Amino acid sequence: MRYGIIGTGNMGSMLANAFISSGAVDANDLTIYNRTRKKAEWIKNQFKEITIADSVEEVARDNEVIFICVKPHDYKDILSQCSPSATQCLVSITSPVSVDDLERITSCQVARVVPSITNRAFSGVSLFTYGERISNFYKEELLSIFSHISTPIEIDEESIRSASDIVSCGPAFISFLLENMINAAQEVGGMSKDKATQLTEEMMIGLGTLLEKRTYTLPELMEKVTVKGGVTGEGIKALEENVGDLFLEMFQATHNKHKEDKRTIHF
Ligand SMILES: NC(=O)C1=CN([C@@H]2O[C@H](COP(=O)(O)OP(=O)(O)OC[C@H]3O[C@@H](n4cnc5c(N)ncnc54)[C@H](O)[C@@H]3O)[C@@H](O)[C@H]2O)C=CC1
Ligand SMILES: O=C(O)[C@@H]1CCC=N1
Repeated sequence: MRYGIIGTGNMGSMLANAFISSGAVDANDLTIYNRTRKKAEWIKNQFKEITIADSVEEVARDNEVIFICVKPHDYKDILSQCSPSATQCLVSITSPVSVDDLERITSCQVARVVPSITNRAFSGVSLFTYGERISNFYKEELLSIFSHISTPIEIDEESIRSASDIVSCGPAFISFLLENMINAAQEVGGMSKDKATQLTEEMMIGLGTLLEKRTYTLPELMEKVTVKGGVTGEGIKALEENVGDLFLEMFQATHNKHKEDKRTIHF
């Protein structure tokens, strides 16, 4: 099976790197293309057997599975430069470009697989939505390669925004909150930023490992840590008083942006 990646920015390069280093895809079977060729060359410097294509058309001509890894508004431009056949499979990695959109404007088989930066560490989730025309052969193929780098989970169109907020945007949201915690530790506790960062990163690795081992659920974790009459309870009270509509507003903001993107992407 030959795979093509169009767009080797953050996600395209992450997928190329993770697929090859996890053993999911042989570098000889991967073709990449980026508008700025240098970005593709950085990847080829690490994996010499990769092919760099000279055009979108070339990627679409020579590969069976084609991932489009550009920003949502650039999908139209890519699709105007190629027309994969019914025996090929096109994959959107962005939530605003749905399988219905792709099926309407192409004659190939389609899927949407929204990855996460966590897949770089062969962990986290990839969100799968299949088009009507996709064969079991391609379903299994996509599941197989993404199982090497993630936990694939099927998701319907209605839930894609919230699911992607958790799985794909989540690492940025949580990092933002942790940065705030680190800054506050400096301000209130007089700790150096480096030390607070080190402690926070180690705590997160520990928390992730506990969750990975399914030792405790999130509510159980809270209960175990919160000693009756202790400090955690006081901290949680302060959080409860201040969290307000923080996450409602966050989800609202991403849903609004999603609707706006869908309204303004004209295929
Ligand atoms: N960054 C993330 O964590 C995630 C991103 N996504 C989706 O992945 C897509 C890409 O995101 P990023 O990689 O973060 O963006 P990026 O801006 O880092 O990468 C986009 C790449 O596409 C290239 N490009 C643009 N137009 C092109 C064209 N006509 N031909 C060839 N290459 C072209 C750019 O040079 C750039 O390297 C977006 O649609 C985003 O919604 C999905 C899940 C997670
Ligand atoms: O910020 C974005 O638009 C992309 C989509 C999912 C994660 N990052």
